[in-house]
Amino acid sequence: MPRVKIAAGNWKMNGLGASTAELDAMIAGATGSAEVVICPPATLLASFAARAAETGVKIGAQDCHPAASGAHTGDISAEMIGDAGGSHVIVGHSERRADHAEDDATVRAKAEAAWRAGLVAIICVGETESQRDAGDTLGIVGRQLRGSVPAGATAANTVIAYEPVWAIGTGRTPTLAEIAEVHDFMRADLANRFGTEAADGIRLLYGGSVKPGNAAEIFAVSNVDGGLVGGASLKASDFLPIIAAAS
Ligand SMILES: O=C[C@H](O)COP(=O)(O)O
Repeated sequence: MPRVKIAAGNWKMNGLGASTAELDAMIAGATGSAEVVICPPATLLASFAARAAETGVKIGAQDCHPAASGAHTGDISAEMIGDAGGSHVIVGHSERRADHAEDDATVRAKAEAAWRAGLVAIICVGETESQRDAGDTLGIVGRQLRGSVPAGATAANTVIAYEPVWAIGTGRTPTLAEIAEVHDFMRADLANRFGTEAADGIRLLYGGSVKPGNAAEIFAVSNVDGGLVGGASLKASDFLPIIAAAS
């Protein structure tokens, strides 16, 4: 079955109440076949989810704690995300891995928490520039995939995002051939672990300096099922063409 492409926006630590106008414009303009997921900061999760309810646009969070509740100041649980109206949660973003020392075991626990709460986990992997320069890209991505993606991953509960760390927010992207190499490798690695049928359904997103000008060519690459977009997902004028490219 063909995989429906996803245009996912990760707003990171951006967005205030006034940003609702951008969400409204995205909802109004997202008329294509792509699945659209917008992940605002936690402060906007409930209001965005209420606004996007009954539309085709889904709302996600950017992180969750592995536990359902408890003494974890500043954290939010997957259950809270679901309660706020979110359907997705990003886990293992490289900024979380770097800023909060999250390792693969932590990311795996967070993905399991997402499933426990009925959310789709968007699990991120990707190499640093020095790892790529050392020729270790596939080794790193393979290790992160095996360590971060729990047993039981399916097309319904998991999306995987390949985000080369050196491409995030830099305006630099891998060549299309380099993206294809990693995405083909990820598909094969998932097939080894979960079987071809399950692996074939799991959407594999590319993330890192996706813009209106390069989205179509990136989304046409083998085994690229859409994008996880940072900076260019903040404004409807940038994100709508990317959504269109995924449609
Ligand atoms: O989660 C999104 C990525 O980190 C990509 O960010 P960017 O599109 O600003 O490069």
